[in-house]
Amino acid sequence: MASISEWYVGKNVLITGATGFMGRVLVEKLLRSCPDVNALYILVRTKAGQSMSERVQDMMKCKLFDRVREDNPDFHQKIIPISSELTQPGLAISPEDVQTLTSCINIVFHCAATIRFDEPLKHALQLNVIATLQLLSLAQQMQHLQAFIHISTAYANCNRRHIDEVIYPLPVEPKKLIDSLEWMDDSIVRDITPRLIGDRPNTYTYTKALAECVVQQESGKLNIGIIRPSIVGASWQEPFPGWIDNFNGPSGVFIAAGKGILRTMRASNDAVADLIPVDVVINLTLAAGWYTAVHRPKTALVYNCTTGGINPFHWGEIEHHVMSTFKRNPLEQAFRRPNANITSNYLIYQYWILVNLTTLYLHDLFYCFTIHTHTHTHRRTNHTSILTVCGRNCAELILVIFQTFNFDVRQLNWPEYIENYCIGTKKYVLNEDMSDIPAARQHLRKLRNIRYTFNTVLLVFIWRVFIARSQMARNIWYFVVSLCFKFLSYFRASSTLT
Ligand SMILES: CCCCCCCCCCCCCCCCCCCC(=O)SCCNC(=O)CCNC(=O)[C@H](O)C(C)(C)COP(=O)(O)OP(=O)(O)OC[C@H]1O[C@@H](n2cnc3c(N)ncnc32)[C@H](O)[C@@H]1OP(=O)(O)O
Ligand SMILES: NC(=O)C1=CN([C@@H]2O[C@H](COP(=O)(O)OP(=O)(O)OC[C@H]3O[C@@H](n4cnc5c(N)ncnc54)[C@H](OP(=O)(O)O)[C@@H]3O)[C@@H](O)[C@H]2O)C=CC1
Repeated sequence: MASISEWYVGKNVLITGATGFMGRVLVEKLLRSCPDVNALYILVRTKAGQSMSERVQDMMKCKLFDRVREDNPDFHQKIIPISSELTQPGLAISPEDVQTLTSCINIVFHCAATIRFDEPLKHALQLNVIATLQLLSLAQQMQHLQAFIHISTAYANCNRRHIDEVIYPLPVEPKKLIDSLEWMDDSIVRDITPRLIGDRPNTYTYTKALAECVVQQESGKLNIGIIRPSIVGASWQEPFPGWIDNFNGPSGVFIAAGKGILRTMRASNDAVADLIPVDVVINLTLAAGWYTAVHRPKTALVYNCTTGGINPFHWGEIEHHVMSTFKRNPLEQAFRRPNANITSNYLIYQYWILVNLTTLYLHDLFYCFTIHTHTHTHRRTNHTSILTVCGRNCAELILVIFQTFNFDVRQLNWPEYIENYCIGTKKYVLNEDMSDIPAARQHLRKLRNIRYTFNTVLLVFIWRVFIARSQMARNIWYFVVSLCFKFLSYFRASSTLT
């Protein structure tokens, strides 16, 4: 049997969502570990005033591609951008491009999605479900297609306590839902959204579950694999440790805590965090693509790609390592010293919110409203991983995989991973230089001195107010002061004697 890299030799790969976090890592890994892949066709839209080619050029300049660039400076020749807006009919792909794709593509990786939790249902449905349907329809026309890999999420079924590697049916027929929502006014859709999503927390998880169902229903003769990653974090090993380029999921939380803006979160310290490094997800995705193409399973194979079941790590432990890393490697211009904590106690949480909001307002007052960074940080995040996600297919695949596509998370050393993750947010998300760390440490010392001074002034102020009103407090105050004087004179006397 051919190895994974060998299988990709000469293959034409179609990728949606290639400009996103996971898509970029997928493109990089394919180019680096499967250098003889024929071409990567990537569906890209114009965005924020940038044309498709400008976006792709920018993407290839990214530091993520440094290793590939070193190995093959002409790697860009393998990337073929195809103009596409996934929310449009026919994915807005030109007839010529459809012709090209249907005649040459061997494997499809469908990564594109809206991952916003608060997306209006109609839009989430359009992108996460209808676009998936359209892509499947295009895939059905592909003459040489050997595998279709759909990226889902482990939280598509987060309303269940135990999640197996199967596609769970939904109470609603996805196509009927699409037809009904099409004619409905946005305000009506907004009103019925809570009823539709039921016990799922948001439109994201709901539409990802619908997408799984349509992938199953519309698979026809396609060989399908579904990857369900949990919370995707920075890279563990590849192309280098700590690669991260966005504020999604925990990354924004780490940064807010490192900057000293986020001081408390309501969550359970003992809940399993279920982070999964992005390179692990991508290695599994590529391995699943190869396995699906070679073994042609009769029904879609689902891979739960998580760490909680085999190498669990808890939010409390993450808090400890995040704080410790940012104290040793501070972020530049921190607002306060990093000192965040997770609590499940409502009253303690509310107390810290009050204290921290007061500090924020004082700070804003002090800087005359020049700092605008601390919205969103006290959103209640009661994310507790209470799911059991079963990953047998993943474990079986590990047995047949080689070092180049490592996704065996049993070897993951969490403290080291979290340290690299935090440093990754500093270097690649915030673009901060590691050589500035001494200055950042100096800044933290300054903040600590400000805090000590502020606390002392506050204490003295409170005492003064108190003393002015109570005889007993005055007596205590004089007693403490005279005790201090006695100690001082004792030490002075003993030092003159020796
Ligand atoms: C206490 C010490 C630390 C201890 C560690 C504890 C860590 C706990 C971490 C818990 C994290 C739990 C994460 C759970 C994840 C569940 C798993 C699901 C995984 C997946 O399958 S999908 C990936 C996850 N998806 C996301 O993370 C997307 C989340 N984002 C959103 O849903 C919305 O953007 C959000 C946050 C609701 C904000 O919406 P809104 O208020 O409407 O604001 P805007 O979107 O308009 O944005 C305003 C402004 O901010 C910028 N912004 C917003 N989000 C991002 C982002 N992710 N990255 C960068 N910038 C962002 C946006 O561009 C706007 O800027 P402008 O300049 O344009 O105004
Ligand atoms: N990140 C995570 O923690 C997890 C992610 N997942 C899944 O992994 C996949 C990738 O997620 P991730 O990389 O983090 O997400 P990103 O938001 O980083 O990337 C999303 C991609 O989808 C593309 N896209 C969005 N809307 C459109 C559109 N209308 N037309 C064309 N392309 C579009 C984006 O293109 P553009 O650059 O033009 O916006 C981008 O390339 C998703 O399916 C997600 O559900 C699953 C579990 C966890």
